[in-house]
Amino acid sequence: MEISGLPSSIQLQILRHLSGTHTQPPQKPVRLNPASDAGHTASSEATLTACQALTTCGFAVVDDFLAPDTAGKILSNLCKEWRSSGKLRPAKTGAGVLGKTDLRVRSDTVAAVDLGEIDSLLDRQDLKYGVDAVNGSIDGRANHSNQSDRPSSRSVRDQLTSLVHGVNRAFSLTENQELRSNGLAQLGFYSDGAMYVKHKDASPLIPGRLITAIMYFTENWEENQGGQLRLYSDDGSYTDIAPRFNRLLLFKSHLDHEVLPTFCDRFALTIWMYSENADTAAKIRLHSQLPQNNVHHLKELAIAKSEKPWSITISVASYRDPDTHATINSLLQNAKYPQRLKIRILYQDHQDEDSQIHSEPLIVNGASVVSKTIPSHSATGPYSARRIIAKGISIPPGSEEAYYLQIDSHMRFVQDWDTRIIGLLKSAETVCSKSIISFYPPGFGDDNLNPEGSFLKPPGPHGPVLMYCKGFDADGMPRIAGKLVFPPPPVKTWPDGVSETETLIRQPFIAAGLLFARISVIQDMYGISGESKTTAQASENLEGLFFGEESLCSARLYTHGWDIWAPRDPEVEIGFHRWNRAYRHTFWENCGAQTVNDGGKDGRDVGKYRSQQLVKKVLELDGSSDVRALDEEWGLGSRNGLGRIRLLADWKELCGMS
Ligand SMILES: O=C(O)CCC(=O)C(=O)O
Ligand SMILES: [Fe+2]
Repeated sequence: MEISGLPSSIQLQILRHLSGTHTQPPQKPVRLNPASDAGHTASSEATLTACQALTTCGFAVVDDFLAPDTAGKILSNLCKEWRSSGKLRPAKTGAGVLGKTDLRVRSDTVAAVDLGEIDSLLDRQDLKYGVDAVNGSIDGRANHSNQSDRPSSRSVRDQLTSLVHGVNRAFSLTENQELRSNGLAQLGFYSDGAMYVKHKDASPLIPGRLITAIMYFTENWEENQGGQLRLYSDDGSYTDIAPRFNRLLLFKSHLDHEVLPTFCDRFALTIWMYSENADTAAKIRLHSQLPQNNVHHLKELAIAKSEKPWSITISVASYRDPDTHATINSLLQNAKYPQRLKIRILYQDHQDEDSQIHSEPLIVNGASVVSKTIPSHSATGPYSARRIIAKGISIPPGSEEAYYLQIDSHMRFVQDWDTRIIGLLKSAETVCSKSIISFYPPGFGDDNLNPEGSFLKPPGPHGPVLMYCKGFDADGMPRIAGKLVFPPPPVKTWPDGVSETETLIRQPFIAAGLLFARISVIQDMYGISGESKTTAQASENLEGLFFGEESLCSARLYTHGWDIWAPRDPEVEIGFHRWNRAYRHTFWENCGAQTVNDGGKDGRDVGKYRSQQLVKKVLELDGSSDVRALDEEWGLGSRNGLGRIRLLADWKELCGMS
């Protein structure tokens, strides 16, 4: 029987099966942004680095690959022009005469473009989408009329030719092994849900196809528009590559990949590099030229230059806690991008007794780590410690990619917790732009720590844990408890109109020991910016406060318009918390009895009493006559750190406190 007589999905499976085994699993993505000056074409140095990365990692991404003018002209004079003039045809699966259209396999439209023709198309100025319009829309800036200020663009064919040379050099291919382009590119267009199922570009029908190079021309791509190229490694894990404008993606053509359903106008120009020489194929699949430590270096170098580097500032308040460094090492070792972490530690240690407790060295992994130590006897509780750290954080201008993570000093984290928690936040932000991911993390105990200190995570299910107010303690402080709800409850809409999603469940409270949001959250939570004077005044360090912290912060955040979310799916894990306190000291040892509510005997208890009074006042829990005196004494404004976007009464209703 002929393979072409079979349904194409079966053909694909057979081709996939026949096209061989992988000997080298691809590693993490390597992204390069070579063009420090946005006006330039990717530097040849950066492209060579990408080729190196391709050899060891299986793929690499170069942003701003072409000069902006060139990329803009490809979009207008080629992509849009060919699309509107009907030159793109439904793509076929299978090569040559075996090719047929099957929309269940791929629903893009394509055309072959001669590489030589591309350059001549770019010179034409008379097309409907003129270069002026493109300069305005693509890079969001006004058109520069003085084109001579700009670096001259290289011919696209030249640039692709040197890319092929770069790949040949990176794989150390001898003259008769060299890869070549066939002089053609494939222009592909995806929109209206178009996709391409998992496949390999190299198949028994096209065995000489060894490297795929794709340039993307999607204008203003956003994540919710889909169309990512999902590239698989041997173990079935994958990386999604965004089809961003003027991005080049290189990958080994024997790797499985698919195009996810696309809901935007996604154009891509692909060239393949071929060699019929069997040694070339073997070299490309097997190649790992750099020793492991250099690969690591290459990755760091590449990632550090990536297009939009986000950062996470992490607040760790530690009170005489010997688990602090194990916690931070767990963060550093499990982050996908440790070099994007800015760790800020406040140690509150006993000068004599604690000299050895942080002897475990930090495995910094390229992160920035800054610490400060205060004597433990002057520690006044986690709220004040976290506020001291927050006051030292400068919020960078244009900081939409800067995040804040607040954790306790006795936790462990899962692999890639950083990209996972960003993913959760971004999904919450589709509901509310001021979103916070915060929840009680599952607990671990001594049983989960091996003798040499390594961590074995406890079995699930772990969540979701819903937080609620279970009543008030003898000091009149609200007490918050967590309740595991498994299986997760159905999606609901809350009385204030906020609707949950399939993936996220809403919480009325923050969990102070695991909180993640855009960095601007600290302004509203701790009142540390000049934005609102009353907030700043109200936000004293609230010494002695323990119970009450989460209610106070939650009420402030709610009234400033923030919503708090936890993952609904119990399989979604970020970290684990050591609830048992027996192994460490706590700041309470400084504070006297926990239930002092009569003004206290020494200064610190007085501080705690005042803090509790303040919380009661802010939350309107107590009509006692102290309140007015307190108002004057503290010089509080009328809002006590609350925002004006939503009502305190509505928050109290949500959390059953009214
Ligand atoms: O456009 C892309 O990102 C990839 C398309 C693809 O996989 C192909 O045409 O073989
Ligand atoms: Fe492909």
